[in-house]
Amino acid sequence: MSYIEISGLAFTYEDMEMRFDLAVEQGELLAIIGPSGAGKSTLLALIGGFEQALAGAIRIGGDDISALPPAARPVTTLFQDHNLFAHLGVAQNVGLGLHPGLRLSKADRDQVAWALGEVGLTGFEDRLPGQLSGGERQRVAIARCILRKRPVLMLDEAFAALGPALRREMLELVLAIKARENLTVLMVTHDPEDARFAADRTAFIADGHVVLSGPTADVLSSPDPAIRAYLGS
Ligand SMILES: Nc1ncnc2c1ncn2[C@@H]1O[C@H](COP(=O)(O)OP(=O)(O)OP(=O)(O)O)[C@@H](O)[C@H]1O
Repeated sequence: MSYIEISGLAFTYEDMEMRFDLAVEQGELLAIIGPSGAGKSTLLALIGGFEQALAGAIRIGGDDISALPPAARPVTTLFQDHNLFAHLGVAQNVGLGLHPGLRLSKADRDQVAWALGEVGLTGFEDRLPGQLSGGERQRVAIARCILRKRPVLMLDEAFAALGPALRREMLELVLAIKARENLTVLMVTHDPEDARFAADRTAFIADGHVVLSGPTADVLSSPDPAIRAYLGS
């Protein structure tokens, strides 16, 4: 049995019917690629509990989490829009991942310090988001995600707005944190290069279905016409 098992997970938007089947092993980074509108973000939203599936099951570590509210699921999601509060310092922005009310205990503050250390921002506690670079702001957002100590990290086009060098740096950071914390990572990306660089395996999604998933090099070199059309080669 795989660590994450998604079976017959169904969802409909107007006339678009989706049905996902996917298996992910513990500790791997799976890239999710596919054309615009294929259902990549919807799949992550279903796993995160932000959308409710019409049928099917999501098992993580053997437990069916399909009926759990988002906060009770063993997953955390990093979006492209990091939603930092401009008037709050870095440590406070990260602390929001623990308590919306910002009443942090000593243990909570230690946890924030740990998360900032993980993303290389120790010493930045009191800076405002406006005093940070784009990459540093995304590091703050990563810290806020990992603070929740969930075993599954999902990235939804998280680094799409960053240039190539910075994107590579962020992927390296994610890989380092994944290794240290033994995370399982699902990464939706528009760029097959991200998959090539960081992903053990890749799933190609089209028309609301997983067309193929397997080792990244195999998927990217597959003769499947939909994959060839998507890659333009
Ligand atoms: N809130 C919504 N209401 C109605 N339809 C939606 C909504 N969100 C997504 N859809 C539709 O569901 C389908 C899948 O969208 P989704 O955003 O999951 O695709 P995607 O593969 O992530 O696309 P992209 O790469 O462009 O982000 C699309 O046809 C889209 O138009």
